[in-house]
Amino acid sequence: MSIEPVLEIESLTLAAKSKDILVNNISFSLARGESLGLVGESGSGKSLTLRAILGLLPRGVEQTGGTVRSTVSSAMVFQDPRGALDPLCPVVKQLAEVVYYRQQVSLRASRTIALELLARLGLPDSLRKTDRYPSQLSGGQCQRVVIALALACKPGILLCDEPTTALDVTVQRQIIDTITSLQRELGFAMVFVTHNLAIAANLCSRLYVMKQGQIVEHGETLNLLQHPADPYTQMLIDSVLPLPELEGSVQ
Ligand SMILES: Nc1ncnc2c1ncn2[C@@H]1O[C@H](COP(=O)(O)OP(=O)(O)OP(=O)(O)O)[C@@H](O)[C@H]1O
Repeated sequence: MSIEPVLEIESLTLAAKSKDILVNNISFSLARGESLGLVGESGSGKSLTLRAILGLLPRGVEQTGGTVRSTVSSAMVFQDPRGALDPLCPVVKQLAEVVYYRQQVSLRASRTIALELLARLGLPDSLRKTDRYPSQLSGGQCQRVVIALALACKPGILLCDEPTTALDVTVQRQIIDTITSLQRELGFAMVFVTHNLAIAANLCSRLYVMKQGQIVEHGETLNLLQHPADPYTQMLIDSVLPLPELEGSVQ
């Protein structure tokens, strides 16, 4: 992997209009093609960090310090796939529109590219041939469409905000495998936000642990999980429920 950074965040601070600090002085960089995980409890500032990278902070939050520098474009896969889709527009049309505007191709070509993208994401022919609305798709299928929407922007960085949290474990696994193979094929870098340390360990070469808006620890994934230095990281690891001993448990 090249060490050329595509993203550099330095001393980023985000605050609410009430002046409460929500993300406090965080720094990290991301190399081309690299996957970096942001883990930590709910409300620790992971999603806001992604939104700052995207340049799309929610109303009521502003950047009060630091810099976000990127040499490539970013696209985001949101946590709630249904909420990220327009319920009144067929999915193929939604995707074709993004292709049309972002790739600057003809209307006809945009539909062809949209259909190819959906095929690449493993969506069945029936869905691609008949224009279906988001309500006619399963949660996993909606998430695949949302990933296709992000990839239609040809991003250098894919920002993933817990993209599998709302899905059952088998679909979670399929989506993670799809993202991994697309990353290998297309070479985008990734910032992956998750509560799930197993997913982070499988996907990311480095982890940043966030607590109350700050980075408490970071490091190479396996090393950090095997030798956590901060008690908070240890607590996150301890809170993963182990599978009970299965061998010999059947009476
Ligand atoms: N628009 C907003 N206005 C004010 N405060 C906000 C706004 N959006 C988020 N916050 C606050 O910022 C903090 C960080 O939120 P953020 O969504 O980044 O957390 P998170 O780590 O992604 O949590 P989760 O894992 O539950 O999604 C929280 O305390 C949240 O209440």
